[in-house]
Amino acid sequence: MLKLDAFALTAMFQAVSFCTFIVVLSMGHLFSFKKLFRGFGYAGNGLKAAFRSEQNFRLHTFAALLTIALAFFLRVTVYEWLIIIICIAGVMGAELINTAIEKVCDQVSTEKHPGIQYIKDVSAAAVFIIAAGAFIAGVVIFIPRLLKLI
Ligand SMILES: Nc1ncnc2c1ncn2[C@@H]1O[C@H](COP(=O)(O)OP(=O)(O)OP(=O)(O)O)[C@@H](O)[C@H]1O
Repeated sequence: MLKLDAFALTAMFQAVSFCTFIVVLSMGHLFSFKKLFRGFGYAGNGLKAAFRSEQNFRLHTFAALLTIALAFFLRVTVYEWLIIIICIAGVMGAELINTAIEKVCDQVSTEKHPGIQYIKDVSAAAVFIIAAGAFIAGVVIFIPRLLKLI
């Protein structure tokens, strides 16, 4: 109980310090909430555009929703939730970066080029590695629980 109170106090102190820091920065015109929220808007536009145009991103979104539903159903622990969230964010973030790299390549040249092929293949490989790691984490977390249900 005492430990939790100390934790709560530390968290509150950090939150107040952070808010004070932001207020001081914004007073000195070094931080703008308008800019921050505009940035959220741009990110939202990017998400919508990727969802509309990228099949792989739609697939990852569907897999993420399925994983979250399964995690609720199987009542995973807090630490398992953390791993699941990091995996989902990692895979979807990597997919978006891969898409952005592909678009930059296509802007540079639409013609076949070994350099572009290398960049696109390495970028795709990065997504594959992160997705494979997430898949293995999912197997380790979910399979024992699913086996118990049988
Ligand atoms: N300009 C190019 N020059 C050489 N190879 C290319 C070029 N464009 C694509 N490739 C090859 O084709 C593969 C697929 O590229 P592409 O841009 O179609 O990616 P994708 O994953 O199919 O993405 P999307 O379907 O979202 O456009 C690349 O990994 C690369 O090997």
